[in-house]
Amino acid sequence: MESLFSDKVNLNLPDSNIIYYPNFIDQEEADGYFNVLRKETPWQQDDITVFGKTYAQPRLTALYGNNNRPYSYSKLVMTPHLFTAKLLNIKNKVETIAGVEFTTCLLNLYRNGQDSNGWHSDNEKELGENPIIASVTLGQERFFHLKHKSDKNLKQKILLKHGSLLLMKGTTQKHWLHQVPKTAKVIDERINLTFRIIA
Ligand SMILES: O=C(O)CCC(=O)C(=O)O
Ligand SMILES: [Fe+2]
Repeated sequence: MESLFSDKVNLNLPDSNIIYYPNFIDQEEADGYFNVLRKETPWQQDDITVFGKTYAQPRLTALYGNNNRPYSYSKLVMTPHLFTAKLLNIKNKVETIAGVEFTTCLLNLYRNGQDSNGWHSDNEKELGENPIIASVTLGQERFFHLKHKSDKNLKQKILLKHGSLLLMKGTTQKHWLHQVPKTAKVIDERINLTFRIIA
């Protein structure tokens, strides 16, 4: 049956393959996941070093995995916790759509509008060539910005809503940067889960 609302939006940006599923998890189920993950995750705040300067990361994070492979970025090495049953539920659901098996999930907690994630690509060596990244949003919706690395005219903003999934694959990380900017608005907490494959 045809749905009144679109369940799958291809961003159609050059040099990339990015698909947005606004209604990936229904509201009530997504509320449940948010509450459990907010409470039960061992959130940590790490320092990162960028261009020789050290900062406290402007968000809290936690790393989960089904192997012991550490994940490193910005000179920070994270060792994974073992997946919980709740995270495995979400992981299975994501894998049904993505068509791959993920090894690792990085959780981000944006506590308010001052928490953010600066311009970057998920292009660490351990993710391999053309990595697939599946990003789930729970809680407060936040803008996700994309900009092309060489063509300065190419940029896009997308509002990531509660219960949504954003899939980035193909050459997306090679050619595009993304960020979750700060906002001056008074807003609620957002949890983001990014599933990755670390070989
Ligand atoms: O919070 C988001 O939507 C993006 C997170 C992200 O880009 C990352 O963890 O690499
Ligand atoms: Fe990212």
